[in-house]
Amino acid sequence: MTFPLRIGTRRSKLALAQSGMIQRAIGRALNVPEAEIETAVPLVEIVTTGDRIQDRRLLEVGGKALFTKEIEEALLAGRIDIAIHSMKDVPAEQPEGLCIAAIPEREDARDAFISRDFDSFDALPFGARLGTASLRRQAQALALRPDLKVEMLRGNIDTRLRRAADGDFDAILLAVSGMTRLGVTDPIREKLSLDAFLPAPGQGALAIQTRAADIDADWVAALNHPETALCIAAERGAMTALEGSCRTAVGAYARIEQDTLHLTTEMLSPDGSARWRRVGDLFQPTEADARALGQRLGGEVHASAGDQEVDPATLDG
Ligand SMILES: NCc1[nH]cc(CCC(=O)O)c1CC(=O)O
Repeated sequence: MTFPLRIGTRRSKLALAQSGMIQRAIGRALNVPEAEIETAVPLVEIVTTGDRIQDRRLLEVGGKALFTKEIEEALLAGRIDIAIHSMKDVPAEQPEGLCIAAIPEREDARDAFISRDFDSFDALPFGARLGTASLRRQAQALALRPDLKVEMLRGNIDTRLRRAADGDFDAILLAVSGMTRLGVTDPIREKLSLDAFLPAPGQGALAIQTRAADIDADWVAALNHPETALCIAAERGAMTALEGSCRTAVGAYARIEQDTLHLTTEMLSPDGSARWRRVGDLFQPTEADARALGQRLGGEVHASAGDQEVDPATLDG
C-alpha cells in the first residue's frame, strides 16, 4: 500500500470522530510522524444522498444504503482507499469488489440510559415516556416494564441528547460507544446490563472497508483485533440467520473468556411480551466456527419465533 491512504468519511460528528480515530491508528501502525498524518492518511469528506435528503419518508424508502452508496462508489472508483462504518449499520452482504478488511477492538457494547430526572431505568415511574428509534430497545424495555410509553426518537446523537435534556422524554436509550467516541459521556446515568438489553449485532464495533484487492494491506493486520473479529463473526452469523435488520427486534452479543467464545442471541416481539433466546459456547473457535455457531443459534431462534415475525415498523438502530 502506498501513500496517500485516503479515508472517505461522512461529515457527521460521529463519522468524523470515528474516521479521526482510525486515521491516527493507521498513522501509528505505519510509523507516520504526527505532522505528516494529514497528508499521508487524509480524510476525504463525502456527502451522501442520505445526508442531502430532508424528507423523512424518502429516507425510509431508501434505507441505510443511502448513507453508504457514494462512499462505496468512491472506493470502487479509487477516489478513496478506506471507509469506516459502525459495524451495526453494515448489511450482511458486501458489494462486489469490496470487503471488511479489519475490525478494531470493540468499545463498550452496552446501551446507555439517559434521563434528566431519573437515576436509573428501574427508577422510572409508572407510564414514563421512553424515547428510542430502535425496535430492539423498545421490546427489551417493554419486556421489563410493559407500562412504559415508548415514543419515536430520531436524529443524530446530539439531537437526541438535546431532546432528553429538554425533558421531551423521561428517558432515552443510546449506545454507550457512540457517546464515548463523541466524548459526551456525562449524560449517561446508567449502563444497562448486557443481559436485559442484549445489544444489536456488532454494536460498539467499527468496520474498516476497503477494495477486496487491498485485504492484505500492511495496515490491515495492525488495525484488526482478532478477538473482536471472532465475536462479530458469531453475532453477524446470528443476524444473517435471523434475517435481522434495523426493522426487527434482534439482539446478539458474543464475548471471549479464557479462550471460550460465549454467544447469546435473541428475537423479541415488538411489545416485549415474547422473547426467544439461545446461548452457546465454542472453545478456541476459528472465524468460520464462530459464524457457524451464530447461524445455528440464530436459526433456532428464528424457527422458535416462527410466524410471529415482527411487523416491519418504521424504527431503526
Ligand atoms: N443506529 C444508529 C447508530 N449506529 C451506530 C451507532 C453508534 C453505536 C455503535 O457504534 O455501535 C448509532 C447510535 C446509537 O445506536 O446510539
